[in-house]
Formats: sequence, C-alpha cells, structure tokens
Amino acid sequence: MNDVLEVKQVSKVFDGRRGVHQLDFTMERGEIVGFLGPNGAGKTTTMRMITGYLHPTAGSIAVDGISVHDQGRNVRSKIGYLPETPPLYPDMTVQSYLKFVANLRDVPTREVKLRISEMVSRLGLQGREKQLVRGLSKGYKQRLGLAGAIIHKPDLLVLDEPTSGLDPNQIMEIRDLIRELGENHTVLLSTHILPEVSTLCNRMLIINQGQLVLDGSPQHFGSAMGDQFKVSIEVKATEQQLHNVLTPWEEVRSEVIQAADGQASNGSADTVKMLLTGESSEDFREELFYLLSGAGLPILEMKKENLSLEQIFLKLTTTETESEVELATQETETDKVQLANHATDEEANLGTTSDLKQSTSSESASSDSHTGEGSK
Ligand SMILES: Nc1ncnc2c1ncn2[C@@H]1O[C@H](COP(=O)(O)OP(=O)(O)OP(=O)(O)O)[C@@H](O)[C@H]1O
Repeated sequence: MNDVLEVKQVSKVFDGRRGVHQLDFTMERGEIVGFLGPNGAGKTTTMRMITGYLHPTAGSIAVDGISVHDQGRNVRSKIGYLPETPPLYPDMTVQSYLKFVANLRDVPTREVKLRISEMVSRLGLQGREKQLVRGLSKGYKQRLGLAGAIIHKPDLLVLDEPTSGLDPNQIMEIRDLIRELGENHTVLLSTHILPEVSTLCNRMLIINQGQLVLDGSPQHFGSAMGDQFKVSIEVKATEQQLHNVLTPWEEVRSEVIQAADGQASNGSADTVKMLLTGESSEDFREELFYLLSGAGLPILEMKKENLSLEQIFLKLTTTETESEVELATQETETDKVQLANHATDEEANLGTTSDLKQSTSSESASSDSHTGEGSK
C-alpha cells in the first residue's frame, strides 16, 4: 500500500454545529497536496484531526496504515505538524527548543545532537543556535517551527498556512524550503494563496462548509467542472461577415468583444474580436479554423480560454450565480492575463494578486495551540 494518509468518512461536530462533514481522501507517498478553502471551511479542524490533536466525531484516519486515534503514540512519530502559529517557547534558545522537541518526539538520545545540527543547516539557522526565540524574526520563527516539525523525520508533514503573515522575501524563502522538504516528505499544506498551490502542489483539495468540493490537479480543474469550451479569436472580417458564417453554427455561441472598423480609422481592413462558447467541454478549434478559412476570413489570433484558479475557487466556494462566473470569464484580455492560472513567477512567489483570505470570519478561529480539543 502506497497511501501515507487515509481519511475515511471523517466528520467533526462542535456543539451541534458541523465543523467538517464526511471527508474522504487519501494521499500517496511523495505528493504535495494543497488544501484550500475560505475562512471557516474546516481546514484547521481537518489538520488537527489528522495530527491527533482533535478527535473526529465519526470516521477514521490512518497514517502509514496506523490509526491516529487508536494508536496515537505510535503514529505521532510519523507526523510532522506546523500549526499556523508555531508553538515556540520565547525563553528558549533555538538549540534548546530543538533539543526539547527532539526529546518530545522520541528521537534516540544518541542522535539528538546530530539531528539538531542537521536541522540548523537545512533550515538556514546557522549562527542563531544560541539566540532566544523571542528575538527571532517571524520568518526565522517559521524556519524553527519547520525544523521542529521534521526533526523526527516524519513521513507526513502537515503545514497550516505556513507563509501566513510573512513578508514577500520570507514567503519566497519558506516556499523554497517547502519545495525542498517535498522531495523527501509527503506534504499536506493549507493556504489561502492560490499561486502558492500552482507553484508548490501537484494536487489540490478544495473544502467548503466542511465538505470536500474538489480533488485533482490544478491543471485539470476546468474540465473536471464540466466547463464549456471557450475560445477567443481575432479575425480579419466585418461583423456582418462573421455573423453570416457563425450564426448558423448551433453548437457554438458567439459574441463580439471588440470590433475595429478599418474604414473609419486608418483605412486598413476591419478586425473583430469574439468569444466563442461551446455547448460542452469539447474542443472545436479545428472546426472553427476550417469554417473561417473556407469563408476566406483570416484568423489573426485564436486562444483557448481557461477558467483561472481564482474563478474556479469562487465558483466552488461562494453562492454566486452561474452568470456572475460567466461574466468573470469574459473580462478583457488584460484582466485574463492578470487572473490566469499561469501567474507569473513573481506573482506566484509573492502571492500578491490572489490572496483570497476573506475577512468576514474571526481570525481567532485559526489560532492553534497544542492544548487539544476545544482550545481554538
Ligand atoms: N474548538 C472549536 N469549537 C467550536 N467550533 C469550532 C472549533 N474549531 C473550529 N470550529 C468551527 O468549525 C468550523 C471550521 O473551522 P476551521 O478553523 O477548521 O476552518 P478553517 O478552514 O481552518 O478556517 P481559517 O481559514 O479561518 O483558518 C468553523 O465554523 C469554526 O467556527
């Protein structure tokens, strides 16, 4: 069996209110999975159940085939957990904190010294071993939290919003570290930052109101949602010529985005930009090409329009109507470039364009501690 994590029909009820409901998913060795959802969706609750800090009301969770709740002690050595606020002790030094965690995680005494020096060099903490935790910057605290989470060499690493509250440089550093850690660990990572998922994860899970609403690779989401195939084109033609050719095509709906009347401006030929939407997700570009070339209308540009991750996320996690999402997909080309799944590296690294954190629910709901159930 290659599954590191098995979450089976897991539910959590808090005082009669649903926290998560019948979650069902597995994670294979080596996967880096992004766990996404709006505030209050159930990400932290799920992560705390996986790491054994919270008991499910129903269902079961196993790591490497061992039940998290029946054999807590055996399984805890297999899991590394970084809560949103790492449980660091301000009066300890970096070194004494790592020693403390190593003992807590049952690292054999003879190996502790070596593991600490491995963690210090791997997480870039050299020169800070004797520094008090209280004097570390937020980025270095996060590094130390990560070091504490992996010092016992766990199979599964669970990271709750690991870049939250960091400045752009620190975000890039922590992401690089997570990417590196993903080479040796299976990682479940919760985040509100969509480009973080595109750059770090090969699979994502979206949760909304306690239920899993999507599971798959970021690239396959458009078709997984039964999306209609959309193409934007620019054609050297008049609106009337295009109308004559395209209107009889029943399977594809066309609408003009922009028409440039050549006669009125510089005397060059007319061009028209259109958005074409198919009845289904079937690719109709080849048919379109032959149709327009058969009519003697040159295609200057043809581009497949994908739903961006942001649009997919909104579609799945809000109650907005189909038509609102539809509108979003028909924004101007500039908007599309901004929103596109393929965010530039800079955007992806800085996460500035797509931080979807919604401010409506209480922040206090995500402040973790290791004190167990009901501590939030
Ligand atoms: N200890 C608790 N007692 C009562 N209700 C709780 C407790 N912990 C979580 N909840 C509720 O369970 C639901 C899921 O919360 P959770 O913190 O898991 O969401 P989240 O997706 O992690 O949100 P965020 O992005 O804000 O961190 C929310 O409605 C929350 O209020």
